[in-house]
Amino acid sequence: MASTQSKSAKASATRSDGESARWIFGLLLLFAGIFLVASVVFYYFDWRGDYSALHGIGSENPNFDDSIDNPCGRLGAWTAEMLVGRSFGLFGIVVPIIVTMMGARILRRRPVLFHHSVLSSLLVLILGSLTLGVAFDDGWGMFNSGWGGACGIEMGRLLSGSIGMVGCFIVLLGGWILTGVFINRNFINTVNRAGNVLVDKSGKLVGTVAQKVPSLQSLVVSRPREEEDDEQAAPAESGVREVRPTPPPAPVAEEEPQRERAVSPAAGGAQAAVAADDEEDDPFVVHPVGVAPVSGGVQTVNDYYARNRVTDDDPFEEHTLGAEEPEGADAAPLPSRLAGEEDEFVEIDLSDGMDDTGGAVPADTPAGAEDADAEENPFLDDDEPFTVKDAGAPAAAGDAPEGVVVTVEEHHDALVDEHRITTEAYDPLKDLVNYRRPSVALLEDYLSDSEVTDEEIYENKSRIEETLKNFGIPIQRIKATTGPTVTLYEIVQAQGVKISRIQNLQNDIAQSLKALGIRIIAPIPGKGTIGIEVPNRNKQIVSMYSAVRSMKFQEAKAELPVVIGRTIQNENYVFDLAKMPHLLVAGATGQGKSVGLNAIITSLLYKKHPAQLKFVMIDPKMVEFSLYAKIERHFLAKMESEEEAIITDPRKAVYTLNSLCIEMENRLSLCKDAGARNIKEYNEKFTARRLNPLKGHRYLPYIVVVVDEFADLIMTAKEVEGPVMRLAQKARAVGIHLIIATQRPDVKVITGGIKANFPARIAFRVMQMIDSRTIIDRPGAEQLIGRGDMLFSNNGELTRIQCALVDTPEVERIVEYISKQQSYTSAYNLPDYTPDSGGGEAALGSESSAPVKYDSKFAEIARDAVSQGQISTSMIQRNYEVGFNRAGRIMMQLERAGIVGRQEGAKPRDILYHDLPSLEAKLQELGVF
Ligand SMILES: Nc1ncnc2c1ncn2[C@@H]1O[C@H](COP(=O)(O)OP(=O)(O)OP(=O)(O)O)[C@@H](O)[C@H]1O
Repeated sequence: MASTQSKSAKASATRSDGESARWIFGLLLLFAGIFLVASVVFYYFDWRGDYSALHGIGSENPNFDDSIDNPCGRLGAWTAEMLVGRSFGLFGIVVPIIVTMMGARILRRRPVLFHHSVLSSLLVLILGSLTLGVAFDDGWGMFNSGWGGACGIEMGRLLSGSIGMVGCFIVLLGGWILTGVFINRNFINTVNRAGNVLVDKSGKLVGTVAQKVPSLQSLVVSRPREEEDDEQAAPAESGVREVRPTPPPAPVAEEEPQRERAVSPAAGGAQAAVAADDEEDDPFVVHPVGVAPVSGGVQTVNDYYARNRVTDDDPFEEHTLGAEEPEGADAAPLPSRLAGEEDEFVEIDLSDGMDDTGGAVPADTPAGAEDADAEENPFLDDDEPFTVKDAGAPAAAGDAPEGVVVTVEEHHDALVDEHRITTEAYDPLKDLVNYRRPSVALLEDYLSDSEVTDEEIYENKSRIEETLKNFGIPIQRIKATTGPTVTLYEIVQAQGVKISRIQNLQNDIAQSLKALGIRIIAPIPGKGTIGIEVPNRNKQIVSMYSAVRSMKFQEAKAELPVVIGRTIQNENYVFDLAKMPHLLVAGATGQGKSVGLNAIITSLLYKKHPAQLKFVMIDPKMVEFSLYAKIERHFLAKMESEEEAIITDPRKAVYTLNSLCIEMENRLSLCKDAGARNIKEYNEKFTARRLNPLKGHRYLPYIVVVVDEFADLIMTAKEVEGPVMRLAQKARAVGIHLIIATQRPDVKVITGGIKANFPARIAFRVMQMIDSRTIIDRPGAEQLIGRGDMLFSNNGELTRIQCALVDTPEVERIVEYISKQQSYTSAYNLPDYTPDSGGGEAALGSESSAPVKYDSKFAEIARDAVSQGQISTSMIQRNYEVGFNRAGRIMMQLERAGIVGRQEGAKPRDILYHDLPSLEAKLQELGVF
């Protein structure tokens, strides 16, 4: 104990030395950086004076010149001159910014070099200085060199000398765009948008030029409606119109039904005709409502505009038809905004007689008859009657009405830019987007310099050799592999020696080595050699700090990665809880179970986001998990009716487990609806937005149910067995995983049914061999040395591991760190369960606890089923000469006892026991022999 303390004191001392050095260096860099930033900033303003002072210009004694203007003194001025004037010019300030950043990163334990922000700054530094060098060379004499500094100027000259100014422009533009994209990926969207706008504007420019220059009339610029919509939240229906000269008034007006535009019959005075074919062929819509016949006059663009002032901003345009315009309006000058709005016009077919000078509208033209959507299309053809297509305008032929006012209201339905419509995948982490996983610095690094000496290895090897020799077993070779707490001696025996002979000498070898915890592995799977594990004299502590930092864990791609400790080969042991898919943890009291559970929970907290994982914690001992109550709203799940998220009352544990069964059923039916085979596929579909939340689909977090002291629980509430079994059998596919811990590895607690569904089991040290058999179906756990020494059995494969130590203060720090962050408003809600709401479950519990009178052939049939690996009712009938009813009854009893699985369609039933010793234990438990 004392030696462990002194070791950990030593370890903390070494660690704190490293910490101090880090702090000192980080702070030095930080302050130096800040000082340099200040120096450069002041230098920007005082460079003339500072330069003269530094170089003794105008002074007789340059070294003692005290006329430095820079408040950071001679050192500041000199460094600033080096960075600015002599190196990078205006961008010289980036260097001290990088230094400051590096200082801060060292203090925050972040990687210093090759980090994104540092690299980005370097790119900006080089490109900035080069750009200024190319653009200004040494012009203006800034900083006594130029805007880009001496380096920038030189680099600029070199570049422009080789590729010329055009090449420089292209290289720099490309460089800045790439840098922008490197700094922030979204920048690519900005570039895209800028490109679109550029293309669009140039299109408009060509249009305007074409319209201004008559010879270019034929180059009519047309812009498709979709583009217009894309570019801005454009008016949906009324946006673009077309005015075409047409033959004299056609009496037929065609109505476009989908347009909601009310025009009073008064507008019938307009001689408008709609050429439906044109409209269909052409993406551009025709303009005004009710246009009066033009008698010999010339209507110009200016006139039209002057008489139809409609503001840009007003989405509801009001046009007055048939109302007399004030005379002055005819002669009114072209509104100043005309020039700007021309850009908006899309297709203009200009007639020869167009008068650009702005002639007045003839007096006999009914005022206002040419009302139109001025914003959209102010151009009208002047010298000809023209066809006007306007949606929905019942342009009946007839005389122009007098004094009747028609108000046309058009609603411009805003459209969203197509590119802004989100097609992103659903991000479950978005709710707590700022959530930060706990820092590894919250864990203690139990550095330990206790090593297995060569002396110790030699001694052990000699004793093993001697002992075996005494029993007449010669050996060829011994290889030692040192682990944190145990050293493995691999023995290659001489040819012809049976492995079982060495196995039988296990106790003799242990006695000879005078050490507890000898475990013989004969043969080592996959090697054919014999292994003897001998505990080290000085045992190392495997810290959770080193386990979490391990590459294996950090790079684990598992759904629920857990790093539990280190193997005998000193490798970190990482497994995926989702694949286990449930875990049984057992061991005598004080052997490291609670530490093991904390290591599992901590691993998951280090890897998962609160959106991805929830825990249900059941703790009849009341003290083990109370620490985690603080992260209720981040990581815990409970029924809404429950007050506490950590369940300590056995009855409530039964309700919660039954509630988890309901959650499991709900999830199974969601998966079925979605056509997903498991939670991973389901969540993939959901995040790809292929499942409709309105149909009840939701993102499903994993749920890890941790039950400490399962023995206590099952003793006080036998009903827990029912839901636990159901969850163990079916919940794996929908992301509900169980971890059950017990210090009483009793067949009454670890029943056959539980064992059958928990292929992954952890055994800490137990007191008797039978307990080891109960847990891992073989001896070995009774020979462990305690304090986290454990055997991990996964589907029959056994690995000895030293569990990582995570102490209570470490857990407290992690929980504190998480609890201080933004959380959900409540714990994850599990469906409410009360005995009334789910009577079936309670009934199941009581039913399973009722005494059953087993058939006299029950045990025999069970044994045969396990050894043959198959069973069916007809087989029972045939082989045991029993009738159909009796065979069916026996099968039902086997199923209820958890020896065989349920009937699923035509498939043969699963045999849930795979070896006879565990079946015997079960039969014993049932009282059948
Ligand atoms: N992995 C480990 N490394 C070093 N020491 C350990 C480790 N695990 C446990 N210990 C030591 O053993 C002590 C008991 O461990 P723990 O509380 O986990 O036992 P337990 O099996 O949960 O006991 P109980 O069932 O009574 O709660 C710890 O306080 C610690 O000192």
